[in-house]
Amino acid sequence: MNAIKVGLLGIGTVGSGTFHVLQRNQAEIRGRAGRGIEVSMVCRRDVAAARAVVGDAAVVTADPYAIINNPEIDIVVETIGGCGLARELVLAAIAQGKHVVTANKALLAVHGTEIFEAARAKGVMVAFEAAVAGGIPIIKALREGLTANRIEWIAGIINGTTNFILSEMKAKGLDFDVVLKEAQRLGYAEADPTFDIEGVDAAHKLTLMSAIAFGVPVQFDKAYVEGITQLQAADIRYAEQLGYRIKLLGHTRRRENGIELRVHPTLVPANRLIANVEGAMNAVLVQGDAVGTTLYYGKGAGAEPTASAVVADLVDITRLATADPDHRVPHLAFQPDAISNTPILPMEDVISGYYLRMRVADEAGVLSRITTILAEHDISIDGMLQRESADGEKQTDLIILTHETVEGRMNKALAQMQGLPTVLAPIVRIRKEDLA
Ligand SMILES: NC(=O)c1ccc[n+]([C@@H]2O[C@H](COP(=O)([O-])OP(=O)(O)OC[C@H]3O[C@@H](n4cnc5c(N)ncnc54)[C@H](O)[C@@H]3O)[C@@H](O)[C@H]2O)c1
Ligand SMILES: N[C@@H](CCO)C(=O)O
Ligand code: NA
Repeated sequence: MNAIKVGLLGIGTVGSGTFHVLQRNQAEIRGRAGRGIEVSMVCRRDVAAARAVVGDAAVVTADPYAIINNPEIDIVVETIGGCGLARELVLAAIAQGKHVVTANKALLAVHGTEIFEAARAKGVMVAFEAAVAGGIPIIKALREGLTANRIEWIAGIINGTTNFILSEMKAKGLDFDVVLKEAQRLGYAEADPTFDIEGVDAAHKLTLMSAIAFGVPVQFDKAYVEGITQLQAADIRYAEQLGYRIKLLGHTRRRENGIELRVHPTLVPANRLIANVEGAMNAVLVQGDAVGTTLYYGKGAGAEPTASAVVADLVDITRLATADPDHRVPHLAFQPDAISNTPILPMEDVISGYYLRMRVADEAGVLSRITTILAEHDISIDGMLQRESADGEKQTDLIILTHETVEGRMNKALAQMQGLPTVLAPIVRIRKEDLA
């Protein structure tokens, strides 16, 4: 059979990686897919740069529509990024009856409902393994490997840049700003790292996993997103003393009244495997009622790790291209008529443990006033640490760990504690998960 023909929209890091992996492993890929997969056209505004990557092996163009409107192209790979042009091009490719592979989590987390509906109506596939945790086959695991399960929760380190920063802050005792500069110098963080450090990139990925796990639409606008920019070296140190690591965790969980969907710095017990994921690596924990807890670990970014996922999607599409659309794996794991409207819970209704750090006056009665407020809100204390104050010092750091409680209740208790004259600075609050 003739090779299936692929057009690459954008040939930067991921696009180049995809081209090289397809070239290098073509024999294996043909053996698995049943036919060859060939990049026949690539698009990049800088045509000479694209030519430098593909040589004479593919036609190079600066016009994306030269690919989208080419009847010989079967699959379009979108690795341009962003939500504007990429959305337009993906919808245009679908309208032309082409299957789409994309690494673009921002696009799907925000416009997924529109894009998946357009693909369903046209009977084409939109595959996005590369969009979540790069080379780790987590979409495959959730959509196919775990279909027997009622998924209970997912917790993941799904942004390499921030995990690198947190690892360095812990190892070297440095503050956030210092390590960010280092991450940029090493090329881990982008020149504009906002989406990474503010938690947005992780929330895009979590939104996609949550939709697939629980059979709900992609709803990035309902996600709670908090990054690591406010995190202080002192909290990483205190957490360590209490037996915890702080990770930027994406967490989605089924509750009786809805689904939690949240990204924020989180204390995780230091003896959990996921707490020991260091540097730019990614890891995702999935809890299913039948399988128990499973853990997926690997590279969430980089040219070839991400290309590994793009090419796997190309193989899947090649295998299924001639199948009746109803016999393919549904985009969001559940059939479109089985997608539910279970609500995403507001943060006030989320249940979590907490780490609280307060700067307090070092005098009699302070601790008892604080514990009284917690008791009045039915919040149970799990552990405590008081920094030894140096001779003559009149204030100290008090750190309290609590058992699980509802966030709204914690907010009320925090407001009261903050109002105490003996609490001398804004209270630091970090959520805590046992992930058991
Ligand atoms: N880099 C990674 O490790 C990684 C991992 C997972 C997912 N992703 C996602 O993959 C996508 C691409 O990321 P990347 O790191 O390869 O980006 P990149 O900046 O290296 O590549 C983007 C490419 O698109 C081209 N491009 C931009 N606008 C264009 C236009 N109007 N017409 C033609 N070409 C245009 C650029 O010239 C460049 O070649 C993004 O959605 C990103 O979030 C990246
Ligand atoms: N900026 C992302 C790249 C992969 O999506 C990260 O740091 O993980
Ligand atoms: Na993946």
